Amino acid sequence: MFTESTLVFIALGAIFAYSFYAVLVAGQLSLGQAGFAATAAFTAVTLAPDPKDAGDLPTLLIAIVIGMAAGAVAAVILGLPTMHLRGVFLAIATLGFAEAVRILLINMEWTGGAQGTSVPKILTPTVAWVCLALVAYWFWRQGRSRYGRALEAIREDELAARAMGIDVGRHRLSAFVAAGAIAGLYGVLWAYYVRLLAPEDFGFSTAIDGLVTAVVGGSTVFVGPLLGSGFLTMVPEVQRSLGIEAGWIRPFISGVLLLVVILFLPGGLASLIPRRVRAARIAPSETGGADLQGLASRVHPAAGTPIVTLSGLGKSYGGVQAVKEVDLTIAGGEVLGLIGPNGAGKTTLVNMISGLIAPSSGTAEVLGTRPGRMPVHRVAAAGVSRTFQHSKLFPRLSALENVMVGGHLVTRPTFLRRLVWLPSARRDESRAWRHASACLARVGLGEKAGVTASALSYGDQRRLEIARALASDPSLLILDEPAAGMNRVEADQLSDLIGSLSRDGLTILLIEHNVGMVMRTCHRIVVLNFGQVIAAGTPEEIRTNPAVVEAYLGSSETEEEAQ
Ligand SMILES: Nc1ncnc2c1ncn2[C@@H]1O[C@H](COP(=O)(O)OP(=O)(O)OP(=O)(O)O)[C@@H](O)[C@H]1O
Repeated sequence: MFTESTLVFIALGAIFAYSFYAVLVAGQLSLGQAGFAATAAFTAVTLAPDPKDAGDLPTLLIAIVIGMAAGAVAAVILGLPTMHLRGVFLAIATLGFAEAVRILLINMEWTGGAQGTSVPKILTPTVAWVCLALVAYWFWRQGRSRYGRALEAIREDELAARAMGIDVGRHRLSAFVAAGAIAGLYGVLWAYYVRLLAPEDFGFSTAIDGLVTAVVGGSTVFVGPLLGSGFLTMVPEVQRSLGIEAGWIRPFISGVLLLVVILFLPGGLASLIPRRVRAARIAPSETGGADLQGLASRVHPAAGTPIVTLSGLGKSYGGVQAVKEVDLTIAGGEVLGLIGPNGAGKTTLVNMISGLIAPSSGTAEVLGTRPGRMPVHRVAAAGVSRTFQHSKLFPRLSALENVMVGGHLVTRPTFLRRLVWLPSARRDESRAWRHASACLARVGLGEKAGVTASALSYGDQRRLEIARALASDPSLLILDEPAAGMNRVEADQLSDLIGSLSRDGLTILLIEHNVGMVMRTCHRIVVLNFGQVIAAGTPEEIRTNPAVVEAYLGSSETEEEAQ
C-alpha cells in the first residue's frame, strides 16, 4: 500500500498543509500559498543548475534555497499591503494573488506556458521526508515558545493580544512569510518529482486541497498537517485496494470529511490525540512557587508624580458624545475609582487611556506615551495593563498559558534558541512559567493553572484576567468592572488584592458598579455622567455630594442594599 509515490505525496501534501498551518495558528486565512509555490517552483527550476552538472542532491538543495527565498519574498510583497485584512477579505485578496501568478505564468514563454516545462525527477522519498521532518520540527519548537504563544493569542483575541504588548502586525507578517517559504519548499519538491511542471499544478483546487488537509488534520496542533495528509492521501489507496475505481470518491470524501470535522471536531484529527500534549506543558512542579524570579523589575514612578494627564479629552461616535472635555490627572501610587451610570463613558475613557481608541479631541499622556497616536503595544510596553469589561481571555489556552502571554513584555524571545536547544531558552521558559504561576497564585488561581480558560467559572475568569494583566509588571493597572458577577466575599478579597498591589507601588484605575467596594478600596473617586466629570474627591466627599447622589448613588446604593 505504501508505494514510493504514496510516501512522497504524503510528505508533499503535509508540507503544503504546513504552509496553511503557519498562518492558521495566528488566525489568518490565506489562499495565496499556491501562488507562492508556483513562483518558487518556476524560479528554482530556472535558476538552479542542471543535476547532470551539479549532482542530484546539490541541485535539489540549491533549488530549495532559491524556492524558499522566492516564496518568502513573494509573501513579504503580498503581505505588506494585505496584513491589515482579516478573515474572508484576506482569503479573497490572497486568492486573487495566486490566480494572478498562475495566469502570468501560463502566458510567459520561459515557463513553457500551459504545456509546462519538463524537470528532471530527482526527489527521493528520503529527501521529501527529511524536509517534512524539518518543517514539523520547526512548528513543534515554535508551539511552546514565546513567539508561538503570541501567535495563538492573536488567533484567540487580537485586541487582547495587542493590550498584552504583542506587536500584532509584525507577528502576522512573520507567520505569513513562514507560510510563503514553506509553500516555496513544497513548490520546489513538487517540481522535481512530477517531471512536467505546469502552472495548472498550482490552481484554486490545489490551494483548497492544502487548506482542507490542514483543517482536517488539525490547525492548532503541530502534528495536524501530517495527520491530514496521511489520511487524505491514503483514501484513494484504500479505495484502489478495495477495487473501487470511481475517480470522484477522493474529492467527495475530502468534502464530507471537511464537513464532519467542522461540525464535530473543530480541532481536526489531531484533537483525537488530545490534552496530553497540552497537559504536559504544565508540569506540577512549575505551577507552584510564589517568587517572581526577577521578571517583575519595573521601577514604578514615584508616589504622587502624575502618570496620566488628560486635557480636554473627548470622544464622539457620530452624534453620540461618549466622553466630553475630560481633564484628569492620576498620580503614581493612587487607587482611583471611576464610577457613573451605565453609558456614562467610563469604558470609552479607559479605552482612550490604554490606546485602544483614538480621542476625537484633546490629548492624553500616559507614562510618557501618547495613547491613540501610537500602537497599543507601545502603550502597554510603557507599563499600562488592563482587564476588559467583557472578558477577553484567550479561551482555548490554559489559565497558565493566558498569564504567560500576559508576561510577553517581560520575557525574552525563545523560539530561535529553542530550535537549537540552547539551555538558556529552557531557563527563560521556566522563569516565564514560574512568573506566570506566581501571578496566578496571587489572585488565588494557583490550583487551576492547567484548566482551559473557557472552562473556568465566571468569577475565576475575572481573576484570571487580573493575573494576566499583572504578568506584564505594569505601573498602571486598569480594571474594568473586575467584581462583576462576584459575591461579597470574592469582592472583598479583590479589594484586599487591590490594596496590596497599591502597596507594591502600582497605580490602579478601577471602574466598578459595586459602589461599596469602590468606597472601601479607592483613595479618590471620579464620577462621570453623560461623558463629563461631575465630581471628584475622596470617598467621603463623593458619598455626600448631592450631584452624585442624584445622578448615580441614590439608585446604585439602593440596588446594593437590595442585594
Ligand atoms: N463603538 C461605539 N459606537 C457607538 N457608540 C458607542 C460606542 N462605544 C460606546 N458608545 C456609546 O458611548 C456611550 C458611552 O459608552 P461606554 O461604554 O463608554 O459607557 P460606560 O460608562 O462604560 O457604560 P457601562 O457602565 O454600561 O459599561 C454610550 O452611549 C454608548 O452607547
